[in-house]
Amino acid sequence: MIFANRFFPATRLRRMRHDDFSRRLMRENVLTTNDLIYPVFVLEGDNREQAVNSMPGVTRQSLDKLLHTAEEAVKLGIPMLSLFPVIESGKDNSGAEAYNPDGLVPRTVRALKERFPELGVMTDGALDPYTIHGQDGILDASGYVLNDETTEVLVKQALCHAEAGADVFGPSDMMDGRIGAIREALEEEGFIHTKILAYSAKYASAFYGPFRDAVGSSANLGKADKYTYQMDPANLEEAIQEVAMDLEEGADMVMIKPGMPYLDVIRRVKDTFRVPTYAYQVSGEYAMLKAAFQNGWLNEEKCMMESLIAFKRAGADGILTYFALDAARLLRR
Ligand SMILES: NCc1[nH]cc(CCC(=O)O)c1CC(=O)O
Ligand SMILES: [Mg+2]
Repeated sequence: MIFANRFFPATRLRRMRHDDFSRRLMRENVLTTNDLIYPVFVLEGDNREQAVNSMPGVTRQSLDKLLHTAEEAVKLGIPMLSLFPVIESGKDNSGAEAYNPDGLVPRTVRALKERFPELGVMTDGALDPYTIHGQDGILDASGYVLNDETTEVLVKQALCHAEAGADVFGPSDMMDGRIGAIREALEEEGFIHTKILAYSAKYASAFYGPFRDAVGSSANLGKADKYTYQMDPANLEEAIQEVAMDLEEGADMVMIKPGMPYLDVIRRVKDTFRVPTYAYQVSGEYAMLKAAFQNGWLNEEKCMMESLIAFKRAGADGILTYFALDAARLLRR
């Protein structure tokens, strides 16, 4: 047995890790610029740019500035932007501003599609930027977010955005049945190419905090929460049911949100349905990484790329990430 001992173990995984060429040859997942969706915040007016304190490096921009950002995204080859409005006036209890054809989102979509027809433009389906209370829907007297009444408004919002030229509508509200209602309305009105990226498994997460600062809904929301419509972070099986329903109702793509704390959900969804599946690396994930980078506690480029490849390994086809521009620049080098 001296012979066996001398050659033990015959399989040494470190052999393939020894050289750069063999590491490259056996690499299982690759991140490309085609995997990135860039979320942006748009403001009314001209020549305005505001920092979001809890998201270093992220700003709210008026359209003129946003067009420059979009141009950079196009040059880098980023396939799509996801548009979030900062509504400074016109909030009410009905969310009617959400389907104003002359509102901030439709105007921005028109301008983006005119300048950059090849750039995908996705809009967000939810009422929180437009409501006084910061909830994603219409409230009853007790403060409960009404499902079907909210869905009716979301349908109007979807048609309004599609009319303006939005390529993808992304309902992020978690009402039951809204994908079916939106799909039916889009078909009826002839918007046969409008895609739906359903925020299917959206958890009631505290990692959305910085985003609510960015769109200015956190103060309005106050101590209220979204537990009666967004999912319990403890649940996995329920996510499968949510995704199944949205696909059945006509979603083209599904999303899991947040991202890094929910990689198991992405994997299960991808393995179960094998449909285009996206992850949202949300504001709080960005904020915590960025804070560590700024303190010199983590290596910015390496940790950013590691956090993104993790989504690909988990089975995501793409990632909504505030790092999209930085990652695309790095990938071009
Ligand atoms: N419908 C609202 C919406 N759309 C996207 C996000 C969060 C995105 C992020 O944190 O980056 C939220 C916040 C929420 O549900 O309260
Ligand atoms: Mg659902």
